[in-house]
Amino acid sequence: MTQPATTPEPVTIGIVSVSDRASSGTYQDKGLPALHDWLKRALHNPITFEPRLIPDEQERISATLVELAGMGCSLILTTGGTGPSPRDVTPEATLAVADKEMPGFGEQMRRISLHFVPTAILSRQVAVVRGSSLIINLPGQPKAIAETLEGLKDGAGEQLVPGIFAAVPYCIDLIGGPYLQTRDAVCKAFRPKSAAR
Ligand SMILES: Nc1ncnc2c1ncn2[C@@H]1O[C@H](COP(=O)(O)OP(=O)(O)OP(=O)(O)O)[C@@H](O)[C@H]1O
Ligand SMILES: Nc1nc2c(c(=O)[nH]1)N[C@H]1C(S)=C(S)[C@@H](COP(=O)(O)O)O[C@H]1N2
Repeated sequence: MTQPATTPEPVTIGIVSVSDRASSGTYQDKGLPALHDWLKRALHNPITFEPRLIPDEQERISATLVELAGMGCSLILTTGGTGPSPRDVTPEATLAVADKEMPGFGEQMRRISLHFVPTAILSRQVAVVRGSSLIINLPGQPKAIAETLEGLKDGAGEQLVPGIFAAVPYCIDLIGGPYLQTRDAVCKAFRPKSAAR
């Protein structure tokens, strides 16, 4: 297990599960536990989680993202509602509250996901910056959370396709958030040498 280079700073992270059926109790939500568990595994930083379980309603999703960004979440991860069906509106709700689009995250997630399912191209997931928050959409399948964040490894743990989380700590540095430190066995963060502490 890698040790953190410096004492890890605390971070507040919003986790948002967007699902009509999970939010109405038709099935048990697996999105929030999957996000929570992956982030606890990946980061040395002490995390305050702000969890939200909401239906696929555009206004509600945008309002939740605005609330979480306003209360100081450096990172907000959503899961669900990225597909083509009429109720899938998470990307629209996310773009509606964006200061800047970060298209590389969506591109890389679809690239990674194609190694797992041919329907990866059906996910319209986006990432944006709002103020000093990075907001990233993940697909709704609970297993897609680790797949996209962590990427693809071979049987020996060697990274074949980098997960998107490798770029998240430096992005958060650049927008003025805390210095995130990852556990290399889960996700090796990349920063330019000049930015590493
Ligand atoms: N929060 C969740 N908890 C558990 N399983 C989920 C969750 N979200 C999605 N899934 C699973 O992944 C599948 C695809 O997710 P998708 O977001 O397309 O759901 P959906 O068909 O739009 O329905 P809903 O919004 O009611 O979850 C679902 O059919 C379900 O099996
Ligand atoms: N890594 C990964 N990406 C994935 C999937 C998956 O199982 N794993 N499912 C795909 C499918 S079937 C769909 S329809 C889209 C959109 O899913 P969402 O509407 O649940 O967000 O994500 C795609 N991306």
